[in-house]
Amino acid sequence: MIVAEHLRKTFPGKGKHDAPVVAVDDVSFTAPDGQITGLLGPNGAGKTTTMRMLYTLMTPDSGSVSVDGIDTRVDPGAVRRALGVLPDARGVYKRLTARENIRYFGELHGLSSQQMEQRITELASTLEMEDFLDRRSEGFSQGQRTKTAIARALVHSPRNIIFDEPTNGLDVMTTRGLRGFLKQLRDDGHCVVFSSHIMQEVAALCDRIVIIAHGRVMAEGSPDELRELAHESNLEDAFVRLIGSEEGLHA
Ligand SMILES: Nc1ncnc2c1ncn2[C@@H]1O[C@H](COP(=O)(O)OP(=O)(O)OP(=O)(O)O)[C@@H](O)[C@H]1O
Repeated sequence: MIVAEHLRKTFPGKGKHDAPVVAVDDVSFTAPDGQITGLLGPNGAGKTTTMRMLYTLMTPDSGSVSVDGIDTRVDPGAVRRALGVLPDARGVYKRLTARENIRYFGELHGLSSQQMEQRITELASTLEMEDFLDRRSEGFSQGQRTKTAIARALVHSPRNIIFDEPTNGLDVMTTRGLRGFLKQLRDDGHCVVFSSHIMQEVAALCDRIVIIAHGRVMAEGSPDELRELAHESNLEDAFVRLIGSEEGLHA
């Protein structure tokens, strides 16, 4: 389970007279185990910055994050071990094959060769990676890179999963496969958090939705709760009403 409490993050203005950018402003939410939690918001809403604080890449100016009850400030190493992360920059090593990319992360997590090969076989089959698993990743398509980065993130079977815009740039079939995969992880009891600016995506997948705009949580709840909150029977209309605009929320 991941709990974010009152997160705030500002960045200094780049120019001499530029005001600081408030990227995340008092963001709180809980992502329970066995559920898919979606962070939905338009470009620049603060989703990536929030996620970076969840997975310890950035330190909040204030507020806190805990993963399975461990505070990121107290034991960031334990938090990282409990997390599988697909960052916004996928960061796949070009000189390595997909298999070597996954193996490298497995080694960093201290898996034995036998555990690792078994896990790579499982992940490659689930994510349909067999035909490019042993190719050098230089020249991979966006989908192949994303799949490699996902497999790498999950090699140590983490309980909590954070995916930043996982379906960005993926074709329809790959997106369908990935949705099925996220549901399977949820059904196996994992805590799954992902971000998206696409309403339909979040509506199709999420048990809980956190709507973020201008660095703030505008609403949080199950799809039914959000419909009720906005007094709308259609989830898309509810999103638009809760966010105050439909700008930037479509594919
Ligand atoms: N390192 C940084 N330095 C300065 N400003 C930043 C930095 N990172 C993010 N920001 C600013 O913080 C705000 C939130 O950005 P963030 O990337 O978190 O949004 P997002 O919701 O993930 O957007 P997108 O959907 O476009 O990826 C934006 O105004 C962005 O320009």
